Amino acid sequence: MIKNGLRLISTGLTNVQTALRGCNFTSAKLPGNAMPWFGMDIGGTLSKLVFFEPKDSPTTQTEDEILSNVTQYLTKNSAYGKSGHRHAHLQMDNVQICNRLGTLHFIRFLTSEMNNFLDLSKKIGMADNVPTVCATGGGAYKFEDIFKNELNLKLRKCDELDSLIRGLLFTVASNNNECYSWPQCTEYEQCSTQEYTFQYNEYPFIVVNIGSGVGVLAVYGPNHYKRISGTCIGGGTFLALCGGLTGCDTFDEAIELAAKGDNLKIDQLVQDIYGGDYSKIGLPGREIASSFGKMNSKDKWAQASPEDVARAALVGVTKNISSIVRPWAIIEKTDRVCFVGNFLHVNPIATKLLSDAMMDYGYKAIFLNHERFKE
Ligand SMILES: Nc1ncnc2c1ncn2[C@@H]1O[C@H](COP(=O)(O)OP(=O)(O)O)[C@@H](O)[C@H]1O
Ligand SMILES: CC(C)(COP(=O)(O)O)[C@@H](O)C(=O)NCCC(=O)O
Repeated sequence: MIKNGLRLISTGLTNVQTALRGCNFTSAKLPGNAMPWFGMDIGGTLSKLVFFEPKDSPTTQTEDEILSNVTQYLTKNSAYGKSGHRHAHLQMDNVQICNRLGTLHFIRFLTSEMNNFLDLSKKIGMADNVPTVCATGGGAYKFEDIFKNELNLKLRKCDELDSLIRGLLFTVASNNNECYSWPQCTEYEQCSTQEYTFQYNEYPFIVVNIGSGVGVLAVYGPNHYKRISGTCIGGGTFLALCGGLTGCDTFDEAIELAAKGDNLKIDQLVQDIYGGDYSKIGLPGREIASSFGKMNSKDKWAQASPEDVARAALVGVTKNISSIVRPWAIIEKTDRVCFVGNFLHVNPIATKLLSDAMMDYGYKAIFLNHERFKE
């Protein structure tokens, strides 16, 4: 999500704001029409909360009072507990939703800390002001009863993949300069990303959502898509492997370690097996033959640095995703693959690897600025 400003999409962004957009609001369908409007994306790892703050004139004094309370509370980072964070730089101003003009605020916290969020929401009497919250992600189902029983808050559930596609199209259409890509260059540290004009209204294209797990979708039109593939080796896998193998505690720490590491000390290359290239089938010697393949003894683990291990975990998860995606670009006859999800947050190593893997086969890897933000 993620340097000059997503699930959130973080990430996230895409799902985050889609919890608002994804419900396909018409004025008539708005939850009580009353402000404020919230949307949640409760994922396997992260919960994303989006809050629409209207900036046009409030219609009633009550709305004005509620809004000022909620805004004061929600725009303070300290309000979300240890894992919570408001992405001030992801904020989208002058957004029009259902004839109201305002600002979208983006907040996230660990889904595993949902109890803290429920406690806080109880404390501020969230349900007194907001009877219904639009919610997407698996947690909209899993936590539905808890929200109802503990907060008296109704979750209006929206499908996460519908929301993802709507949110993606909305974000790209609303923000000029939203998309970027990597140029052809060897190392990510030695080149910079470039703005990319994504013709999002030309179909088909592929969307790869890298969250806890990974979903691959083919998009045929604004309201027409299909989930074509997926893998259980995703962002959650990277986070868990890094935590277990290096002792790091957060995603940002894992990424920092990986940035200093060298996966070639951990992975087994084709040349480690062949002594050079495997020319007959066109496999270069520098290609990874086996992720973590060098780590086949206790001694080797004892000597491995956390940085190298973190880098190998990041490279292994990312390369596996690109291997799954590539055949689908051929099947769906498109050369454009848009990668989203919070795994890409502060993660130039992964975006560059994905881009190289797509470029090798003549495909374009497209990313969203909202998905790479670093404050
Ligand atoms: N602050 C963070 N805390 C935990 N995971 C993070 C964080 N930032 C990025 N991530 C990565 O993003 C993944 C979750 O991505 P996301 O798109 O939010 O999926 P989900 O909806 O399944 O939670 C995590 O598994 C992790 O790899
Ligand atoms: C189950 C999910 C849709 C949940 O979405 P997430 O919270 O990971 O964003 C996703 O993790 C997924 O598609 N997993 C891969 C399952 C598979 O195809 O193997």
